[in-house]
Amino acid sequence: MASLIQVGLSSVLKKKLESLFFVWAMARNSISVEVKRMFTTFLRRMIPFLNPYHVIEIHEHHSEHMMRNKLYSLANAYLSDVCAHEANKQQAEVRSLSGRPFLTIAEEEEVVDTFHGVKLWWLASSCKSKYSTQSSNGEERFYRLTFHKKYRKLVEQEYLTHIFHEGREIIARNRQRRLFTKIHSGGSGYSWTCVAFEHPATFDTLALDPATKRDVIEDLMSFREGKEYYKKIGKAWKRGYLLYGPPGTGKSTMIAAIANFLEYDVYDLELTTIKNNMELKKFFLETSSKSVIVVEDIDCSLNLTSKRVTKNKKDKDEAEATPAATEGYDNVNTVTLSGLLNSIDGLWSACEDEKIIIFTTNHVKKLDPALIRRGRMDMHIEMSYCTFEAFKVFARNYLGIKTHHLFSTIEKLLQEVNVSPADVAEALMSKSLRNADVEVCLAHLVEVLNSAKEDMNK
Ligand SMILES: Nc1ncnc2c1ncn2[C@@H]1O[C@H](COP(=O)(O)OP(=O)(O)OP(=O)(O)O)[C@@H](O)[C@H]1O
Ligand SMILES: [Mg+2]
Repeated sequence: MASLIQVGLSSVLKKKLESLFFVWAMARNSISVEVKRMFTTFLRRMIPFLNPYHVIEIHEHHSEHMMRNKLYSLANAYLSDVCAHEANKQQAEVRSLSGRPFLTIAEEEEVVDTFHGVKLWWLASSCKSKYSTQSSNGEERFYRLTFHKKYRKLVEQEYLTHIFHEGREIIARNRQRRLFTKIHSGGSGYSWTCVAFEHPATFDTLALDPATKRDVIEDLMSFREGKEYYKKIGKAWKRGYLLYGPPGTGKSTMIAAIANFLEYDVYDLELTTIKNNMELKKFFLETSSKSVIVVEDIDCSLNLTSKRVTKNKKDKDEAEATPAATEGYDNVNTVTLSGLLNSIDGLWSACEDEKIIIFTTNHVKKLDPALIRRGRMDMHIEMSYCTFEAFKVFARNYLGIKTHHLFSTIEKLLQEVNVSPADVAEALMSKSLRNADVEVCLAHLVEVLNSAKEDMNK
């Protein structure tokens, strides 16, 4: 209703002003320049005076740089939770299969909120975006908040803070973790897109030496609670992990377990699809806090494995043959080692902190020491071939047993052969899936291990 009054009032005002302008246009030819100027100034001053409303726009991105405006996300969460049910048109999304449908206000819809008895009108809208890679179709979404001028102080000092706190609580309450990946967003750019992150791996299901597991969990816990500590020592609140080991030893599974443990989002950064350092920086900047940024198989991602300056001609030729050149051939069209290092811990990397960065590799020795030095990749975790301790985790999870007479045979075989946890898991699963009994499952594993031993001896 109040909204209608506002619209009505504005249109009456508009008509009056139009007729004033009409009279003015008719008379302008017959009066002096000075009078014309005075009248124009008068009209300009009258317009805001006659309009009793004040407007605040909250855009999706900051006006001066490419980062997302947190207040927009908070307002979005607040309005979706508090006011979306009032809108005549809504947008419905399911953010996780286990979660309930989520309603947001559709574009060009207006809703009314009340704060301390004061009415405030919110309109969801969009305009052209300055940053083509950041929003699909070059569109920038924003909310327009309209209220009576006399409540300006209340809105600026209390209502916006109320939105901030409520929005944060709502986001925390409804938090569905997301897995982000980069997709082509039309035009020339790429942008992050996300799906619900529902990987079931946890530290309980991860087959890993118990001491290593304990170290990682303790490290993650101190990181999560370390906000004040990082501030005190003057370091950005982020931590790097390097996971290395042969294929199938659980590196990707460990990433999922870490994200689940911390309840963070995951950004899967495919370096080979990134054009240059500038774009890489943008993508890092667009990641939010409480997230795990993953670069899998860093040794294959780019030619980042060689030394920072490629010395001989052969190396140079190889570097130029790859889509992205190595360090030493830094140019605007490539992602280089220095670009990556700068993205990880350059000055601006402290924006939106509380981030974990994880690199995985099968060939740790190939990596440039600069990329994985401590302080950059703080913890180096070796994911090894299956040990007996790791096997016991599988036995508990897959078969529900803690001991068995075949355990000693398996322990001995695991000391003699190199099999990945993935192979052990597969051997146990192939039988246990078909409800074979424990004896059959373990006997099958013994068979697999024996044949691996024979292969090794050959
Ligand atoms: N340590 C482990 N704990 C639990 N499951 C594991 C472990 N290692 C491997 N697996 C099982 O094997 C499969 C493959 O493991 P994963 O993808 O994590 O290996 P990876 O080290 O990332 O391999 P790659 O180097 O080829 O990427 C997983 O789906 C999981 O079921
Ligand atoms: Mg992997």
